Amino acid sequence: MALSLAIRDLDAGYGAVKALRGVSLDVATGETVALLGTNGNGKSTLMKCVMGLVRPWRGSVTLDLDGTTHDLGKMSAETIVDLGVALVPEGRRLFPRLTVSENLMLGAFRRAARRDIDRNLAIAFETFPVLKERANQLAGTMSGGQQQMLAIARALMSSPRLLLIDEPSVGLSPLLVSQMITKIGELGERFDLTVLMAEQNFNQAVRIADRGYIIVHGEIVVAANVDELHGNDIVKRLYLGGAA
Ligand SMILES: Nc1ncnc2c1ncn2[C@@H]1O[C@H](COP(=O)(O)OP(=O)(O)OP(=O)(O)O)[C@@H](O)[C@H]1O
Repeated sequence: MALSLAIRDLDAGYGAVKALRGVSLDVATGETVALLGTNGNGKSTLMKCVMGLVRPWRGSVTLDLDGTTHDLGKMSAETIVDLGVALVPEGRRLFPRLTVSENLMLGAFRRAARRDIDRNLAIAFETFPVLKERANQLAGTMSGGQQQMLAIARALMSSPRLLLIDEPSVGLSPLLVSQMITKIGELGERFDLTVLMAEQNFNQAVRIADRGYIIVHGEIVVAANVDELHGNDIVKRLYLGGAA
């Protein structure tokens, strides 16, 4: 299955707030792409535009699947899920008073995904064994790291081809961040997933990414392979001590 996400000249925002300014970004089959930036620079807004939750003001968001182009900027989130796109939202957005199993089932709410429940549940439990052990525990009583695992596993329940992960490191200790990022890297490889991950943690994100985009005040200021990012002057200024 050939897949490519193409964002072109995208402006979007909220009321008077323009959160994205002329953003262009590509993700191709099998890639793990990092969208890097600190708080409030537009990462979540970009993820929401791909998911049909925020509408483009200008420009386009398209997904090409085996030669057929879909205009995500005009589609509902439900239809976008059906195309094989899933979002792990910032802050997990779990149902704290439902069990781990019940949260997972909510990820399989589309008809197509219901057929694959057993297979996807097996993948989720194999990837995150603690979720199997705690299947009947209330999600809200789990640790931050476990909740992040559950949020990712819930997204996997919809059989995605393109997984959008918004700031998986938020609220986790450095050790857990490292483990979580490693897990996401493994997921991409093992299940042939294409991944777009928004992260503040540059050093962790580039461990698993093929390419990265740096977003500042809603604009992409650097787009490069991970090898090139390390030597980039803007990256050095933003992440290695200079003023942001
Ligand atoms: N619902 C909203 N209403 C109004 N402004 C918003 C809303 N959501 C985000 N913004 C603004 O849009 C800009 C980009 O926010 P966005 O959440 O996309 O950034 P981010 O890089 O994901 O940061 P964070 O990690 O804090 O979510 C910010 O100025 C933010 O205040």
